[in-house]
Amino acid sequence: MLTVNNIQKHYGGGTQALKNISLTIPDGIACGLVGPNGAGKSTLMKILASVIKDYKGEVHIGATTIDRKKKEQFGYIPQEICLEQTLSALDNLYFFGKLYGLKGKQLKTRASEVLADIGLSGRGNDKVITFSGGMKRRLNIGCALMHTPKIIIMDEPTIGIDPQSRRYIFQMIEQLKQKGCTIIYASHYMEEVEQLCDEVAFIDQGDIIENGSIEGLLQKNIFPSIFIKGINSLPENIRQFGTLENKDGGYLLATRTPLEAMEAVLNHCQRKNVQLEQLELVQPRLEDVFFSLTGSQLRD
Ligand SMILES: Nc1ncnc2c1ncn2[C@@H]1O[C@H](COP(=O)(O)OP(=O)(O)OP(=O)(O)O)[C@@H](O)[C@H]1O
Repeated sequence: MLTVNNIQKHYGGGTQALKNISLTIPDGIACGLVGPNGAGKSTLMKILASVIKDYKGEVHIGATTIDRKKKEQFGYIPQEICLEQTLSALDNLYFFGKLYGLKGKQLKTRASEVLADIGLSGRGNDKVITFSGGMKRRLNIGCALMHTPKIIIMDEPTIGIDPQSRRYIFQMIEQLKQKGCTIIYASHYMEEVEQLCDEVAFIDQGDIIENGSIEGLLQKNIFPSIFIKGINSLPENIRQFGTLENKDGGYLLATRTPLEAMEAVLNHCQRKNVQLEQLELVQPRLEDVFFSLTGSQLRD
């Protein structure tokens, strides 16, 4: 269990990047960190990874407070690509492996394993400068996995990459979870967090505004909706099912009882002989939860 207790971080010039963050992340899950630019996600990740050592509060792994001088407690994948471009993929992996104390046969074996995991087995001896953006991102991740960390922190690992690399990264995350690793995953892509993560923490202006299981947050914060198109005006008996808004030339009805509402729409159409263009159930998304909490879209 990773526990973050009352973390505060001030940068110079009066910027308070983190106000008072507390968070508990169970072992073996993927937790998404979601928030707009400047919310404080990278700062929190750097604190966890001991890249930033000057902060108030504490981070615990189980009952042990993390040692701010030791980076090897976590695998940290920074937002920026951090590779030596003129060296080969293997040499980059060796470099990071040595930083974490690996050597000899153990170093070589681990580098081959990691190279296979990131889908670059055939490219080990090629210089990084010849790699695509996605391949560099995968190698960037591989470097942070050389010491087989149990907690892996990924700061927006899929920015600007091709679909193949994205698929590899997703597969790797699934495999790491199966091996019992805990993943902390910052992203601007809500759909990635929905797909990959078990839990999510929304960060806004240096505070966690909500966190918990994705399913739980969806249920707690928003109702499903039905989308109705092809009726000019909705009768009162349908309006009373929930909250109505105009959308894409039709109506979006947020309701706790979507199936009953759909039945009422169909009955109305049958009675009035109206030909519906569209009637469908719209499942709530994480994006909607964020909007209901902050009143703004993540990528406004
Ligand atoms: N080295 C620094 N010196 C001063 N201020 C900083 C520094 N790094 C970050 N900040 C400020 O701290 C706040 C939080 O930044 P941070 O990078 O943690 O946000 P973020 O949520 O990761 O944003 P993004 O999604 O754009 O990466 C911002 O106001 C930012 O300008």
